[in-house]
Amino acid sequence: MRDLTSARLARLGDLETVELSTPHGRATIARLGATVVEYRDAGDNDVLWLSPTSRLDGSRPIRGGIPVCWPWFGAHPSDPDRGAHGFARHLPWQIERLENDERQAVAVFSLTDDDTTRARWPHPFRLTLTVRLDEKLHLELAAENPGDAEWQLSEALHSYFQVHDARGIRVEGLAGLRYWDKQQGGVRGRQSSDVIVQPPIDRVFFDHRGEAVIHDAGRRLRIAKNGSATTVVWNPGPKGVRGFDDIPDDAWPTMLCVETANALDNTYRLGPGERHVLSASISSEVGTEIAMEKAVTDG
Ligand SMILES: O=P(O)(O)OC[C@H]1O[C@H](O)[C@H](O)[C@@H](O)[C@@H]1O
Repeated sequence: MRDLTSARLARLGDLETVELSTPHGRATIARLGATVVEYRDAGDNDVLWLSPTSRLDGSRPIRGGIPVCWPWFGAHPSDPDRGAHGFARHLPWQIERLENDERQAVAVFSLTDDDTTRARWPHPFRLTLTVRLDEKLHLELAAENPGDAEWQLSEALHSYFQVHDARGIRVEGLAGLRYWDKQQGGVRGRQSSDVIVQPPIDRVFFDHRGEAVIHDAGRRLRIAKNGSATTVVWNPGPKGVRGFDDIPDDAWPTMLCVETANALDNTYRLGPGERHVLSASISSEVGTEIAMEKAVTDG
């Protein structure tokens, strides 16, 4: 256990970062994309997965952690040449504020429109990402529309989780929901029970406003959220991984993306003067807590 709480500037490779520490964990966030690149829990276990071959020189988005996909998720709605997942993950964000008290550490990042963003998306905007670490890791992405036109938005906190083995892992919370399955060529269906991951998987679940829980070996990773109606579950699997030059071919079993999003059927509009907040709280419940809870349930 660490006993100090702090929020301070640091570096990772060529990237400028912020490090948040509390007795309950540590998080590192890069200015590039305001991407959380590391979150370690109280037992010093990695909660997030970061590709060992991710470029950390600012030349491309970070492969792993929690990239922010904004102002569109997946392909651009009308122009596939504009690239996947918007531009926010490609750009350096400003560090607005770092603060800490005895129980939490906070970093606030911002991104506003400029010539670069207007060349890709012709709207004025203000985005802030607040990353707060206490017993959990909390992310809050606030989008404000200061202009006079309405926008259409899709977005994601594209979290990559570190798991022991994605094959057969159970994700709880998505049973009964409608989905769109990109892996199966855009088939639509309804999830009959918890998701049992058999990579490859690329499935977008609609109207999901509750929690998702990843049942990893010996721990549970819990993702609670607000302002999000979509959850995406993705793992490229053994063949798909070969299409990614920033993921080693043998690394896919140790990662699982469970993404807090608003996408496709849950795309929404933000009018002039409006603000929307998308947030996620991530926690890692390790062995003893699971065992105690099970003992209570079993009587
Ligand atoms: O390679 P990227 O643009 O980072 O996208 C990585 C993945 O993101 C999401 O999870 C999508 O559902 C996938 O279809 C996509 O392959």
